[in-house]
Amino acid sequence: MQSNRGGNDVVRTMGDEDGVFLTWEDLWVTVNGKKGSKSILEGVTGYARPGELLAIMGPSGCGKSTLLDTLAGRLGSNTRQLGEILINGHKQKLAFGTSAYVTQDDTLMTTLTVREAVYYSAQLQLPDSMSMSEKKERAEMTIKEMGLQDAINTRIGGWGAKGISGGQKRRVSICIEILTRPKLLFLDEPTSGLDSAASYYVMNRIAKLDQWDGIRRTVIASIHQPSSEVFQLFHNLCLLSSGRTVYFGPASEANEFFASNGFPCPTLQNPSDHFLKTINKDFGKVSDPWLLCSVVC
Ligand SMILES: Nc1ncnc2c1ncn2[C@@H]1O[C@H](COP(=O)(O)OP(=O)(O)OP(=O)(O)O)[C@@H](O)[C@H]1O
Repeated sequence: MQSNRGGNDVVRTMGDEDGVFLTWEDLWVTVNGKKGSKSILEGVTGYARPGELLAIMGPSGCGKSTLLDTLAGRLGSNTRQLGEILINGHKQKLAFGTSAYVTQDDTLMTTLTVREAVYYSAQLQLPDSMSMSEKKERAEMTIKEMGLQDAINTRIGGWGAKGISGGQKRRVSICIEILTRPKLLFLDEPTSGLDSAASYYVMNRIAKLDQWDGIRRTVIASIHQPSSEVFQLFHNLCLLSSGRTVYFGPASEANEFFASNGFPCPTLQNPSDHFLKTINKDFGKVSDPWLLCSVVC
């Protein structure tokens, strides 16, 4: 794994009381099935800081969702977890309302409009100490944050009754999860099923959420194949292959890391495509990712 060049920054941000500084060290996750146990994560280490967006990338099945679930404390009962997860330097549970998790699937009521879906969620999730008008205001504000004001009165829709687009649905799901202003936000494939323009729009909104509410939020998102524009929104990158870390560090330095290890990104190629091609073992075409990893681990 790449060494942490931002070490001083890490120490400085550890005392950041506004946000959630999440660190994890030597995480191992195994799943117990009928045919015995299978290792999914093998000694994964990393961190996520307030005000930053960490992207977890890697080939399909490499363990991205499992890492996200582990960090969010959502692993199933048939899994076993080893290693340490620290919040602001301490072994503790996240306080209620501190974190939110946007799953891959949009589980929304198709008959509601965007306003109704978000407003009803606000009524259910926000504390009794807030008045109805404050809750309504929060819902409207959050809809604006995610750029959904033009679709506010459109039905979500579904099978047989077309409503808002797939990208808008993703944004409604995110809206519902950020209503409580969580300081830590997990997103599992927020751009799955979206075209590159919609993906950029969604990720850009996520990356710039703090400009709306002033919260130095820690955002961790698993993502399949970001465009180069989306890639530029990431502060840090965790690149996994078969449950192990190939690269962890600033997203802007990943290119240099691959180049210095003999895998330069061809001119005009999307860097994330290049990284995924280089570390994907599934099709047996490319080199062993551990040759790359072992250089810096
Ligand atoms: N509860 C479980 N029981 C059995 N196998 C599991 C379980 N959870 C994960 N796995 C296996 O672990 C591996 C990693 O799964 P995970 O969903 O974390 O990968 P991923 O990188 O998110 O994949 P994708 O990009 O395709 O969503 C896969 O081979 C998956 O089948």
